[in-house]
Amino acid sequence: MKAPVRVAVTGAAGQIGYSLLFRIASGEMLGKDQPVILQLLDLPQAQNAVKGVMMELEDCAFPLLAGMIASDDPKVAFKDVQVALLVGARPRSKGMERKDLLTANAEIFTVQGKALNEVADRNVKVLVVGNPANTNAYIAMKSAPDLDPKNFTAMLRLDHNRALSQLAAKSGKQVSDIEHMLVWGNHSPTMYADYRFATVNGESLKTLINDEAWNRDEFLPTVGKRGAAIIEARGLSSAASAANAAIDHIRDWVLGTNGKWVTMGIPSDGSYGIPEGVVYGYPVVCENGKYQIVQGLEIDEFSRERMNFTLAELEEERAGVAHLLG
Ligand SMILES: NC(=O)c1ccc[n+]([C@@H]2O[C@H](COP(=O)([O-])OP(=O)(O)OC[C@H]3O[C@@H](n4cnc5c(N)ncnc54)[C@H](O)[C@@H]3O)[C@@H](O)[C@H]2O)c1
Ligand SMILES: O=C(O)C[C@H](O)C(=O)O
Repeated sequence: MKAPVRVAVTGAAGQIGYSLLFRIASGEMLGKDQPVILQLLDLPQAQNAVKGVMMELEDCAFPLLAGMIASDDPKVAFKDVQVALLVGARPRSKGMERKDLLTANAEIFTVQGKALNEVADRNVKVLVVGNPANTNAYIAMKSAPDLDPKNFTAMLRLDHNRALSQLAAKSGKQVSDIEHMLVWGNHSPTMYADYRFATVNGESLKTLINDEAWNRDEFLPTVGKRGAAIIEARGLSSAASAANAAIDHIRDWVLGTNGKWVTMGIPSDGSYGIPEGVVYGYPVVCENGKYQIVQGLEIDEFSRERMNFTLAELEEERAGVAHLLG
């Protein structure tokens, strides 16, 4: 039997939490032979709801669930964790400006970054789901100077998966047959889903689709605005698909992608002309618990424009929280 892995989940009483925790406990994230200990963080007023979720987790009698704790203190919830899923965040409410949301969440992610810095396992893998995910990941990373910045990532996998499904539908192919698709930039409508390199059974997907107008006028807006479309339809933001993407992200990071490209929001190392440190969606492959950016892709004029557009938004968000980071 392997030693249990400690997994922190913040916002554990929320709707993504409810779709996420049961799948982690059943082994879908870290493997069917990997016991886990869940360390749940939520606000004081949500502790009762967290207790209810823990009762349901108990009632599943998951063989891999080796323990659970709940707390409203990040230093308790993050103690020795090897994986941290930062889901809890302040959503935008009526009358709030985007700037107010950035500032409110900047405070949360500063506190949580500092707590990770103090008490988490030194190799903790952090995935930020709470919006604005890229900038929140950047804030947490900057607040944790003793941890490897590479271990702070943001979730672009939902955009990646959304793009795959749209491409499969358009081309009449299976999602599982599509390789080498990627999403650049911010988890926001400015992201750039790029299928110029994608293949289906070795054939170029772009050639197969052969419809530039569809790419520009339908595909990119559909993927970019999918979150809003789901809110419009459900009255609530995406939850099960977001949890699924979080599982995909961590599973691939920990267990590897076997050479397959996936998209992760990661601190730039300067690749593709993106300034160092900006948390940006990149194509990566994962092996032995590490990710590597896919290098050498040609960037044409349209792509450069889109990559710069999403970068400009990230730079603006970064400037908006700079005063909080000292
Ligand atoms: N990156 C993505 O692809 C993606 C996709 C979907 C949703 N999201 C974002 O994920 C976040 C959570 O979504 P949800 O639907 O689960 O929201 P929700 O409102 O249902 O749940 C959020 C939970 O977080 C808790 N919380 C708030 N502040 C906290 C803090 N400081 N510490 C710990 N917990 C805290 C709340 O009490 C609540 O239980 C939102 O920011 C949402 O916009 C991101
Ligand atoms: O769009 C949102 O606000 C929720 C989430 O980020 C999503 O992409 O579904």
